[in-house]
Amino acid sequence: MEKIIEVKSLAKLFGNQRALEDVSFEVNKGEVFGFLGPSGSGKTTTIKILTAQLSQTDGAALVFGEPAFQLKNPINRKKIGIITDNSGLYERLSIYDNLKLYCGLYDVSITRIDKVLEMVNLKDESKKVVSKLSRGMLQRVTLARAFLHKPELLFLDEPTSALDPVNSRHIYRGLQELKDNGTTIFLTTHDMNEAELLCDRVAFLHNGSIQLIGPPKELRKSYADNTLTVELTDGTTEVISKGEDGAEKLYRFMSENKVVSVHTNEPTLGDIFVEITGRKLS
Ligand SMILES: Nc1ncnc2c1ncn2[C@@H]1O[C@H](COP(=O)(O)OP(=O)(O)OP(=O)(O)O)[C@@H](O)[C@H]1O
Repeated sequence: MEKIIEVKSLAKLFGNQRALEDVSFEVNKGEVFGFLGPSGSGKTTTIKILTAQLSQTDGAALVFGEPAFQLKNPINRKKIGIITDNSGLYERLSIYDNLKLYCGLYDVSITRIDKVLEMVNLKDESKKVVSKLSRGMLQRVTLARAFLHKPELLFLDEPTSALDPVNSRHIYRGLQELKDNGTTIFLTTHDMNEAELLCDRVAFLHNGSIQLIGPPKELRKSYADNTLTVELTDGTTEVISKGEDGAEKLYRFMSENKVVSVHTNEPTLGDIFVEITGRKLS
């Protein structure tokens, strides 16, 4: 499988403060990779190193097989898209004119503008001036800008943090479309449902290194306990083991026609996060 990102023993110090200690992971071509961790755990720092906005103190960060700083080269830079809190938009221009400007920079036909505006649910607002936009609209314009040139690799730092659920879903569809067309996506989010929905694999970052990595479904399975919860017709629930003992109980409930539903007790990604980090998402 082609590796788009390879990070080996990455470390970053800001003065004497350690932001990253020993971070290693790989991202395969075409996957959506979720980079999860508590506030201040180093997610944005990692994105900045991977996009040549910061240099590491130690370790290696390869993008497209080359050291990440090669992305300073404009030809390489065109292969990526970045969404961070720094919007890079021209405040006095309209949404449409901002995108038109970027079409020029990326050598993209302006016919693509309507398509990306549709992907971010802004088709009817294209004449609005950027300085007058709400935070959520601004976030969507930034996404539209990153979608314009169909990048090979897209970095999304909390892409839906300012969006309502309807617009978030719109964006998810847009991301799926990009993924279907071969874009690799590196995503940070505090929204575990979003991570579960979008990501092929997630990594949990804590204390400066990766604590756990894998597909959400597999991680949840591996953290599941050996029990089932049975909901009964009298409104109560019973937690039973998956073994013989539980089977006998379940058989009894079923033969007495008392079972409403049976659930496995798999943790959510949020539960796993709390277990790994010993703290809640913020
Ligand atoms: N330019 C900087 N100078 C000094 N310290 C910094 C700088 N940028 C980040 N840090 C520190 O590095 C650590 C990691 O920050 P980073 O922004 O990467 O975290 P994060 O995981 O993206 O957090 P959040 O989820 O809140 O966005 C923090 O302790 C932060 O204070």
